[in-house]
Amino acid sequence: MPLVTLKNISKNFGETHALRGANLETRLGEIHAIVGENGSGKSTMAKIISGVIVPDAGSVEVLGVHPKNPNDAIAAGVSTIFQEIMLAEDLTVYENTFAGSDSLWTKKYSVAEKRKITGEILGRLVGEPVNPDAIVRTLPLNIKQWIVIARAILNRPKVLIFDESSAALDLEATNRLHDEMRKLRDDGSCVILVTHRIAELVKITDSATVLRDGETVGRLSKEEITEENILKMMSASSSAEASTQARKVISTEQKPVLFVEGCKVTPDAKPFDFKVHAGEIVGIAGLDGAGQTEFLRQLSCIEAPAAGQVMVCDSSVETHELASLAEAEDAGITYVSGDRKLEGIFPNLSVFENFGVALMDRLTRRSGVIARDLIGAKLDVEMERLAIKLGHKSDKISTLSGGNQQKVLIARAFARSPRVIVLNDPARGVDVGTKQDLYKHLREFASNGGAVVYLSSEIEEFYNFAHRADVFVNKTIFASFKEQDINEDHVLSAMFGRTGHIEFDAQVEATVR
Ligand SMILES: Nc1ncnc2c1ncn2[C@@H]1O[C@H](COP(=O)(O)OP(=O)(O)OP(=O)(O)O)[C@@H](O)[C@H]1O
Repeated sequence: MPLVTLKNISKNFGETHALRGANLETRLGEIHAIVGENGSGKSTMAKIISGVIVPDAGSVEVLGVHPKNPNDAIAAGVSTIFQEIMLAEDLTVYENTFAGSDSLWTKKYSVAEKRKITGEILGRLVGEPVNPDAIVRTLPLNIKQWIVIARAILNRPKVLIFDESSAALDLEATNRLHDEMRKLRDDGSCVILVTHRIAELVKITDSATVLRDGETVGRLSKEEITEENILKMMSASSSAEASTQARKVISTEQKPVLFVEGCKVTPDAKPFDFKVHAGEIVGIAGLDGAGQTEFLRQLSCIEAPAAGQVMVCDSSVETHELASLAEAEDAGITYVSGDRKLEGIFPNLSVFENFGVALMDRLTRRSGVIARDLIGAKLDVEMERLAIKLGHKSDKISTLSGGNQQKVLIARAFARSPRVIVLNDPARGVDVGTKQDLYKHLREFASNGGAVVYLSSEIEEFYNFAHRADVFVNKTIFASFKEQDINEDHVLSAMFGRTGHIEFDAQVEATVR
């Protein structure tokens, strides 16, 4: 019996046709994916199943009901984990985990029970103890993501929807999440997964619905879920071709454009050296908390390292220290944040304003008047280059799909004509076709003399792309791999601090520190 049936669904937001006669059908005991390019209507579909959005046309049946609001869907057994992490930051972990579980008149559990259950469930999900009394604001992004997941699975839902919810989790954590999904499926629930992670799709989903521009273009069975099939169906124009494009050979003989010697991410960490040359793409990997995120911020001078000085080379001879963020920006170092919501966008401002904010210092006329025409022209160029999908530039950025918001941030970084671009997991929530485009633009940027430092939580992103991958363990660079040695075996083993089966060949300069 189908659990969720969407027939001929349409939904418009003003002039935007988010869904146009789309269909979906899922059954008990399956993990079903909804895939499609950024802006193809996946989140809108997830919100319709959850009763958050009522479609303009078509019929929705979820577990025998026709949800008109979130309460209808929840009562029927639907639980949803949305793309944005929604938590009461000033409340405790257990209060957030149980938010929405108590009705106005009845309380199912005492406070002591809630704390105990929260400790148990989060301990299992996170893989280490989490204090149920901690205030959420003080916790890192990945723990916050787990709290949202814990809240959603607490009552063992019949339909559990993940809308890009593994995006903030690292590889090991994603595996734990997959175990949890399989357990729910085997217990008879249906898991609906919205994801751009192809490896994840191929690995754990039983079937998939593919959307293109708001229409369902096909339903794939497990055997049919391959990267090639998905890319082909998602977009008539997408191709996996870009990933096989050759990397340019770079010279590491020259002085690096950005470097730091004796860098300590935290006072008690082991020091390491880091450098990136013009034309070079350096991948940064590590499990959550291994120090890679802090390092990226330190390299971009957003924060100071505990030891070591970030240096920039202006020309082939001149090097100087970067003492502040302003100096780093003047030297052409640009940082793209991975935490879009917290430090990337101004949700109440338009796309134009969010893009223009980074250019105002350069594109303001002497009279103090902002050169809107010049900013607009730059935005046009970047919108076309990155295929940013939006209604009007004056629309609030928060009305854009998640992936398109991310593209605006990347566009903003490119528009500053940087020399070094430091990206913190930029492809999170970005569709496969756009990822390929992003790699292409970054390769072009590097071939024109730019340097790229690229942190990713997906190892696959480095293949055929990075010249070098540095792996963080315990707040230091534990291993570095040259391009031909960047593969899952090597990087994964290093991420777990293992080197046992890796044969390090001095000739290819893979180094373990
Ligand atoms: N509240 C809203 N107001 C205006 N437009 C909206 C709103 N919600 C969604 N849209 C638009 O509807 C379209 C589909 O958006 P949706 O978020 O469903 O896409 P998606 O496939 O989930 O994308 P992504 O992969 O980037 O998350 C997009 O063009 C988006 O800008």
